[in-house]
Amino acid sequence: MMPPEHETSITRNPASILVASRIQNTSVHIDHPPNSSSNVSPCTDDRMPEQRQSTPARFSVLHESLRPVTLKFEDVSYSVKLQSRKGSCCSSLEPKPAKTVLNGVSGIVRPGELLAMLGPSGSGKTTLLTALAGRLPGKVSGAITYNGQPFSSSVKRKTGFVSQDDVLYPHLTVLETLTYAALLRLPSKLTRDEKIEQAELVIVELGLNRCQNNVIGGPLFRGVSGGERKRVSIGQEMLVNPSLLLLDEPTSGLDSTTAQRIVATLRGLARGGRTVITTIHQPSSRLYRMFDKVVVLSEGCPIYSGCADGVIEYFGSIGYVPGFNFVNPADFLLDLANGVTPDMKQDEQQEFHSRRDHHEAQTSIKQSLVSSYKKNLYPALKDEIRPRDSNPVRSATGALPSRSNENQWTTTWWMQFKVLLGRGLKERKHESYSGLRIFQVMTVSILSGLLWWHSDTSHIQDQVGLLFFFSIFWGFFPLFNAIFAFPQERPMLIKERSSGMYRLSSYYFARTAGDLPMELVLPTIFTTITYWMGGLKPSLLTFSLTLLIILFNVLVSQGLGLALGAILMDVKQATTLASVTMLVFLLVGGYYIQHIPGFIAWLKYISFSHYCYKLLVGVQYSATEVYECGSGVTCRVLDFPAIRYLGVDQMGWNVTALAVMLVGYRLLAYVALRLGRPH
Ligand SMILES: Nc1ncnc2c1ncn2[C@@H]1O[C@H](COP(=O)(O)OP(=O)(O)OP(=O)(O)O)[C@@H](O)[C@H]1O
Repeated sequence: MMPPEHETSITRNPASILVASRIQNTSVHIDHPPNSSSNVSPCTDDRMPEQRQSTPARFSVLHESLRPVTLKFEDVSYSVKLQSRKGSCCSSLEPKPAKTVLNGVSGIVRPGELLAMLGPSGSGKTTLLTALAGRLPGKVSGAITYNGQPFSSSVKRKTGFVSQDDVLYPHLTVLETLTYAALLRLPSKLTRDEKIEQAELVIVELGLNRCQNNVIGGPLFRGVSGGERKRVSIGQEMLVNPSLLLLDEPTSGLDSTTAQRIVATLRGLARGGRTVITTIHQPSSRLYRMFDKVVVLSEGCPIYSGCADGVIEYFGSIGYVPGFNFVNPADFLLDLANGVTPDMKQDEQQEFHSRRDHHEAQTSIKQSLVSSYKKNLYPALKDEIRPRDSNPVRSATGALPSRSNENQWTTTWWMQFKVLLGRGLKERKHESYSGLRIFQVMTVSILSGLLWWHSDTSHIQDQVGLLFFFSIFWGFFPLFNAIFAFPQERPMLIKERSSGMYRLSSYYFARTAGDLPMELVLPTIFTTITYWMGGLKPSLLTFSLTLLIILFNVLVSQGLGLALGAILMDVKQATTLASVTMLVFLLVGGYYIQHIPGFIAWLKYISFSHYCYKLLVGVQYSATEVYECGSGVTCRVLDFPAIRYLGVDQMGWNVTALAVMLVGYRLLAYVALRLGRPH
């Protein structure tokens, strides 16, 4: 169990105090309405934020919010359109049925408070939490305000959101994960060392010292434990000292001691002036006692919203008194949210589930609880959320202007690029420099070298075949590698972009630049081996030009792969489309078929392999070069049918076409990512 002195022991950490005072000096005070922190919370007896702020700066940044947020939500409702039945011939014409996920949920959470959302599985807790974090797609009706203002990018930067699934890079260690988060999220006024120091403080705070050098791990290899992963996710959000912290099931799957420790940390964070909201499945009574407020949902409808220690009194007042064996208020609340009353439990528990009418009975209990909430709790809550003399609260999707005049990004573009590049290189080094990939390329290059061993112009058909093989192999390979880039990183990109961690452009350039070294090294090794083994023109200039053309082709093909991945965001669909595309490029490239009918011959103009092949043939053979085309007869290489049909003049156009594709595909990938972003 977490000792009660836990919070104070951390705040006395000298390093914390040092960094805290530095950060306090550099932080920006924003949109803190005069009345927001003066609200006295009826559920907490701690000092209020303005009192805490007048205290000398001796708290760690982890325990002192500088920009308190009062979150109010009123009548929040949300519906989703369900998918129509597949296979039905008229499915697209049928109106899609809608499901109400949230129905008129209200509440208020002030700085210093920890609110827990309780309810059975599927009752709408995650949906409500996501709506409060401003991350729910679609229209949310009702009003959600942060210090009286609607959600804005300024609020986004003050909000920490920990999702149920921990989205973390598997190959980074705990320390690296938190350090990169600190470098990206803490303001550039702090030095690099101070940011790293801050990450170390969070590690101490969350008790992660023992595993700080362990990798996070993933589905294919073991890393830190589930509880440690969860704490790393929480740590990433704690780093930015969020004023509003929302967590989805932070204790699920954890033992009771670890769960207790996490909730104690959350309570400590709340007591530092933050507004903390968490969903929780089945809290023990020990955990329940740490909550200041609870919202209880039953099938999307609220049955309680208010102080955690007032639940027994409230439900008692409407006729639901917990039984004599009652120990945990959370069990009592969950039973009620499921339509199971304590008296029913005692008397009829045994046969309850076998009764035919149990479903109707449950539904009627739930309806009565929702009506009681509307009659007894909602009016007072409404007055608390919206004092009668205040301006009407606008709709969550309403039009109060965003007050986001502050600098949108905490770090510069260049800083973001550098950190993301370093992080990407570290995370993907196993993949990029994998022995398997090197083995694959080396094997194919040596095998090709042996197959084309010292070919010469007397076997012109074979030599041209080798050049075509270059263009196709180095079209396929980078294309299929690049397809995975964005779909694989999508959850991370959504998570980090939703918290406004970095610009899309810095991520995009870092991601593509990070892959370049290996993408260029492998074709260089391949070309060097195969070119000289295959007996192509023994000229350093021709070899260098051949290599440059192949690298150019690699970049174009990689761009197409990135674009397909970014547009479809689905590896299966993207690989299918890529294989069809490359098959078309293979056929129209000019090697297999030399007399393509005119109505379909245009396809070759969209094939980068075609331009690459033409350039390779063009630099390999000069106009005066001849080959033996019969016994004792020589012909000009450029008159060889396959080459003549290909046409190796106007090399500049081929280079231009590749350059346009190089820029075009990458631009397309960027635009697709931007349009597909979560907000
Ligand atoms: N986009 C969606 N499409 C269809 N159904 C949805 C969608 N979003 C939410 N739902 C449904 O809304 C209900 C509430 O979902 P939500 O995830 O908020 O519940 P929850 O209380 O967090 O559940 P759990 O505790 O099991 O995580 C569920 O029945 C879910 O299936």
